Parts: sequence; C-alpha cells; structure tokens
Amino acid sequence: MGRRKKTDDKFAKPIRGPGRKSRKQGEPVFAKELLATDPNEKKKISSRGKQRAKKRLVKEQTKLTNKKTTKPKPIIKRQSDGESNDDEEEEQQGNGYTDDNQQWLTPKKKKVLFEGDENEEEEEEVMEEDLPYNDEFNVESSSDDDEDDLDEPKLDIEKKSKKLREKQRQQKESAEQELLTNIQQHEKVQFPSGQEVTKEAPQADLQLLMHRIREVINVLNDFKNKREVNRSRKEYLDLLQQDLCNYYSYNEFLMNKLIDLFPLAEIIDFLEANEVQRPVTIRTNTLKTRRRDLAQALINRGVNVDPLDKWTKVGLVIYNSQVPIGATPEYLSGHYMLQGASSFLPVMALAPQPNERILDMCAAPGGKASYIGALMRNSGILVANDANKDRARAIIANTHRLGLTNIIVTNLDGRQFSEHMGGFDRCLVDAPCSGTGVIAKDPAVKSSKDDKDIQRCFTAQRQLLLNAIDSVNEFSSTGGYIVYSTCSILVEENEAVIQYALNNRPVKLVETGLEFGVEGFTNFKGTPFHPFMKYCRRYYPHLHNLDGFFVAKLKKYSTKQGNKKESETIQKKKEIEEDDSPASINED
Ligand SMILES: C[S@@+](CC[C@H](N)C(=O)[O-])C[C@H]1O[C@@H](n2cnc3c(N)ncnc32)[C@H](O)[C@@H]1O
Repeated sequence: MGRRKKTDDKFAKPIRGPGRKSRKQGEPVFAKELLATDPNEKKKISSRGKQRAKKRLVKEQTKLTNKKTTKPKPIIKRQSDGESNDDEEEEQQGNGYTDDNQQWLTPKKKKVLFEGDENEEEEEEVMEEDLPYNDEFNVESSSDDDEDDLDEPKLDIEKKSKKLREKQRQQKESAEQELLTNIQQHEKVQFPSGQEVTKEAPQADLQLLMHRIREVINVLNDFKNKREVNRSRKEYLDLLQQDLCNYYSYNEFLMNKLIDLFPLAEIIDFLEANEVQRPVTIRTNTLKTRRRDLAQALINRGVNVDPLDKWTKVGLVIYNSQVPIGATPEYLSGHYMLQGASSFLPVMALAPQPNERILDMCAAPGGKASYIGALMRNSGILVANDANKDRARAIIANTHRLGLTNIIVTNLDGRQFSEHMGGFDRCLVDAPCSGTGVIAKDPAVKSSKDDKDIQRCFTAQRQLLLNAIDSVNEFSSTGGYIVYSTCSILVEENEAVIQYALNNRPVKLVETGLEFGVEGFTNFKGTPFHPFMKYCRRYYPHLHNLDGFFVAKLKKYSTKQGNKKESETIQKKKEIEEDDSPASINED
C-alpha cells in the first residue's frame, strides 16, 4: 500500500507532485476547543476536570479555614509523645500525613524522589484514587449520565458535607487532645495529689503519663532552671518512678534499681526495648556443618535467614520461617542449636582450647556447653554440671543430637563442686540469676522480684564463683581462666560478685577479648570497685539488641587461697537451701 507501481513503460507519465490519495485528503480539521479562542470565553470542561476544579476550590477554602482553626504545631508533637520516634520521623519525611492535611492526603503511593518533582497535577491524580471523600462522590460521577449533576447546585451540598466532615474531624481531634489539655496550658509539670500518684493508671491515661514522664526527665536534666519552686529533686524522682512503674508495669523495687543503673536519658529506651522480643538466632554446630551450608539448607526450606553479625562466625538470625525452627530435619540432625545471641559471648570469652579439661558449672540445658564442646573439636574433657536433675537430662539430649563425644554430664551442687573434682584448665560459671536482662522473654520479672530474691541470687552466685575458682588449676599451661556470666544487669549480681571473688580468692580480672559491649562499673553509687572491672562487659537490649548480659573473665594466679572464710559460708549450706526458692532464680 502506498508504493507506486514500477513500470518500464516509456510513455508512462512522469510522476509529479503529491499522490492521488494525498490530493483527496482535505484540510485538517481541529476541535474547536483546541483552536485559539478568546481567553474570556468559558471553556467546556470534562467531568473529571470539573471534579478536579471543585476539589481545588474546596481545598483552598479548607486551607483558609484551617489557617484559622488549626492548633499550634507543638500540640501535634505532643500527641506523638507516646508514639515511637519513627512515626514522628516518617511524618516529617512526608510519608505519613499531618493533621493539617489529613482530610485531604493519604500517604502517597508514588515516591517523590526529588523535592522538585512534586507536581500538583500528579498529586491530584493520586488523591483522586485515595481520598475517602472522593469515593462517595465517585459513586455518583461514575456514570456519564450524571455528568450534569456535578454542576453548581451540588457544590453547596458538597460544601456542607465538607464542613460536616471538617467538624467531625475537629471534634475527634479535640477529644484525643483532651487528655493533654492541662499539659498544654501549663509549662511546668503538674504534680498530682498523693492519692493520684499511687493509684494505678488507667489505660486511657497512658499518653498523659508518658508525657509527664518526659517532662519530669526534662526537668531533672536541668533541675536548677526548670523545677517548680519548693519542689525537691526527690519529689520529681518519686513521681518519675511511680509514673514509670504504672506505665511499664514494674514494681517499685525493680524500677528503683533501673533508675539507679541508667542515665535518665536512657531509661525509657531500656524499658521500651524490654517490650520487644529479641531476634530469633541459632548457632551453627560446626562439628556437623558449616554456616553457609546450613543457611542454604534452611533457605531451601523457606526460612528467611542471614548471618547474625560480624562478631560471630557461627550465628544466624532468623527473620521468619515457613517451618518450625525447632523441628527441621537440620535441627533434628544436630546442625544447629536454638540460642540467644548473647549466649555466645561468655563462651567466646572463655576461649576453650582443644585437649583442655573444662568445667561448665551451671550447664543445663547445654547451650553454652555444646558451643564449648564444638570449639574443643570433641577433644579433651568437658564436664557439664547442673544441680537440677531434670534440666541436666536436657544436656544429655542435646549432647546426643549435636554429636558431642567429649562431654561428661554431672548432677552436683556447684557450690561444693571442688570437693568432687578439680584441676580444670578453664571454668564457665553461667550463674542462676534474677533474669533482669531478659524481661522481654519473661515479663513476670517486672513485678515479681524483691530485695530478698536479689540477695538469694548473689549469695548463690558468690559461692558458685568461689568454688569454680577452687576447681581451676592455676598451673594450667594453657589456661587457668574462669568466666562468670549472668543474664542480669544488676550490679549486686555482677560487679559486686566479682569484687567479692577478687577479695577472697587469688584471681585477677583480665580482658574478655569481646570486641564490643559496655565496660563494667568501676564505681557504683559511691561504692568503688577494682579499676580492672572495666574489663568486664555489659550488654543491653536497647544498645546491642541482645538480651541483657554480663561477662567477666578472671585468671587464677596462685594456689594460695585468699581468705578461706568463704568456705565456711558454704557450711551454712542448709540455711541457704531453705531460702533457695527455685521460682525466684532465673535458670534460662
Ligand atoms: C542460667 S542457667 C544456665 C544456662 C546454661 N549455661 C546454658 O547455656 O544452657 C543456670 C543454671 O544453673 C543451675 N543451678 C542453679 N543452682 C545451681 C547450683 N547450686 N549448682 C549448679 N547448678 C545450679 C540451674 O539449674 C540452671 O540450669
């Protein structure tokens, strides 16, 4: 089509000018609307265009009314006080919406890559799809026949409806802000009456409570300038403690301990982190497989898995899984152990060597013991002891599953262990504790611990540690080390226990070799500890996304056993056993 016939005919007419077909075509005809017209002449607008025009009109009107009615910005910030910072950030980045334009904008579906890309027409297209009020009108406008219905008279209805919605929105907003009204009006913290302080906070007051918590922390951080006249620091601290107890459901005892432990700026971060579970992690059993192979096998089963972190070569983090992680063929054949990441740390600090004699004094269910065994490459001897017979059975089960052949499982009281065996190159004391580092796992800790529980814990911990030291051979050519760990963050169960051992046994603190973690306290609330306590490592959920943990490493340097008085305490065993309520001690 359209090609001219080739011909050899000499008499054929030479081809000139446009073809017949093109000559047939008339002048192009343009739609009237497209031709230049008088700008004053009213354009005929499509139904879609009409809708847009109306929206623009109503938008402008609402902008005007909003300017008159919207409350000052700080209120919006205060509303989000109880929310996570992420939400605030998201709002600032424009991913969410503010109260000013909530009615108009839903989060954009299209990503705006550069600020300059924001095109009003594009925005309107997105709005058309997402606006709730638009949906109502779409029902009518979906039919072409109804095109005329969108003309002037309906604008009044639309305006009325718009006003109504605006009124409803404002009512809702003011209801939400009712709780904060007092705070917005008063710059200073409002101290409640004594009764109000002690009564349990109803759920509805939580937002208000969090606001007051932040305000009090703010005052305490600049007490001289921000406090109310005649109010003492203690009054503010008491109020803060009560509010935190009510907000996070802790008892006063534990909250006091935590306030002592953390700078005010950090306390909320710690408490918030306890409301969130730590990631599920597993440890590759290097006696049976390599991490890469294990990860591949799990990925093939629909497990979303990644290397845990650069500080471990055996850890994997599980994001989600289509199969139960504790029942995969890989698990059953001992290719991995389900284990919290923080549990790797004491074993890494212990640094077990092949062919050594090692004692794990409180070993059940065997998470750390099996890691020790794997690092020893099934050589030497590993004694895995636990005072609880049922729990000790779990060590045996794990030992078989993981293919450990160098383990002897014993069921002895660790406080007297050295009377049965000794001469170990290294010893791990992963002591029973209050569990204040693992509140996310066991929220009962928040309200169940008291002074007596902590005392019971640290008494047992001191005795276990002293006996562990007694079980170790200070002349070991490769070792002579003792690692002490707990999943508690309390100083009484950690630095104070180590100090006690330093005072009573021939040991010194050495570096753990762990490349991260917070240094141990060398001074706490006026109590000085040995300067080398800084070698200890503390781990926190809010800082490391690990369970709260403490790790210390000691080296035994002489047979001369410091102050033997402590062995006498062991003779008071009966008294302790009477006190020893298993429910109060964390045995994770
Ligand atoms: C924190 S858990 C140990 C967890 C273990 N290390 C692991 O990684 O799987 C503390 C253990 O200490 C044990 N225990 C408590 N009192 C003990 C004692 N006097 N002697 C030995 N073990 C004790 C508990 O039965 C509990 O299994």
